[in-house]
Amino acid sequence: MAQKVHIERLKLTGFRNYASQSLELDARHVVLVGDNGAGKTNLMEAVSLLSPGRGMRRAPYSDVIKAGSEPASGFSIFASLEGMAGPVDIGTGVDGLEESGARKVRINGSPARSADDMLEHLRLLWLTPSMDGLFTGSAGDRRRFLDRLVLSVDPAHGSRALSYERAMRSRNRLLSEGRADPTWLDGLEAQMSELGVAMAMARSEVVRLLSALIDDSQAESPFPAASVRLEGFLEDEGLETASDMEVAFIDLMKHGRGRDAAAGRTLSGPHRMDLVVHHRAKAMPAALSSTGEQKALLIGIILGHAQLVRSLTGHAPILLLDEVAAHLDEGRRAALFDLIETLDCQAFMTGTDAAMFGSLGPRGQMFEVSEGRATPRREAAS
Ligand SMILES: Nc1ncnc2c1ncn2[C@@H]1O[C@H](COP(=O)(O)OP(=O)(O)OP(=O)(O)O)[C@@H](O)[C@H]1O
Repeated sequence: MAQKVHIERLKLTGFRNYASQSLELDARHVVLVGDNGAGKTNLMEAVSLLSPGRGMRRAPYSDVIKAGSEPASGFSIFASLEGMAGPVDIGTGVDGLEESGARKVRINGSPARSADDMLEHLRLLWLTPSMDGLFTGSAGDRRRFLDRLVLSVDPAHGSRALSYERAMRSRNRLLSEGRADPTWLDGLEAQMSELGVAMAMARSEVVRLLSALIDDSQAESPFPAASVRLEGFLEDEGLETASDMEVAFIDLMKHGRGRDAAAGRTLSGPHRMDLVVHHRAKAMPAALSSTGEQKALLIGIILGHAQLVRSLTGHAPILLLDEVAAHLDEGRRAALFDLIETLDCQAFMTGTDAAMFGSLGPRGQMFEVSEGRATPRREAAS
């Protein structure tokens, strides 16, 4: 049986309201308790930067560097963990504001080839209050959410999506400048179709596996089952294979050049896909569900996905659940704790009231957070 993936030591320097903070952790869940504005989410955000991208707040690095620090200083996050390939040290940060465009990543002391290398050691999934409007918000936010799910089972997805974006930006530029050499466009469109179809297929596969998993676990889960599907890219064409899809997408782009030139952007493609979620039992779009039901649906999706990551990689992801416990009644909260235990995930959870985590008992490691300091809480929550 593989060791549980978990962070054992975490050190933040110059990050948000943390001047310098070290935490010694064990394989239990990490509970961060404190008043509003204490620094609970900041600490979780630091953990989220142990994955590629801008972390769970998607903040520019200039925002996360501790305010009031010397202009030349940056921030750093260091974690020692029991990772997917054994013990590993991961460090990340920026040296100063002037360099805040590029985040450095070091693995076991050596510079990583790219931030994607962190995915060899841990997978992270998060649920934050800013995701509350996911079902009613923009398709772009849902795509980003979906892409993070895909990335956690398919590490190549990030660089594929980035290359697709780059090729699409070049195509848009060429078309709007009106100097589109057809041979150049042919080349860009061929590249876009190969990358775009691979991207769309990776998304479809994850949605398919997630749906199957939700089907299987529906009966035991205290969270309402969601039905998830994708729309917005070639879904009505009945195309079976990747090469059929590539041909169809090339055709779509070729015939859409005039329309896209007028619009100044590419109007069809996997960058327009949307994740459509329904509340199964109520046979109703998730966007029409109550706020509490939407939260519960999201929790169900994240837990289902955690199970998927575990079954595909052999290792459970680390979960970051910001302000989740407070939204659940006692029974669902206890069920959530039990589920993440069964999944063998290390979970970071926040709340303003220690009593909310009472049913976690000794399975939780609790820290009191106040003004950018986290201190272990000795007594068990009452
Ligand atoms: N770059 C920064 N430098 C210093 N302090 C910062 C920086 N960015 C944010 N903060 C401070 O961090 C605090 C917010 O911390 P955080 O979001 O972690 O709160 P929280 O404990 O999760 O609270 P809540 O329960 O309200 O969500 C605020 O006081 C904010 O001013």
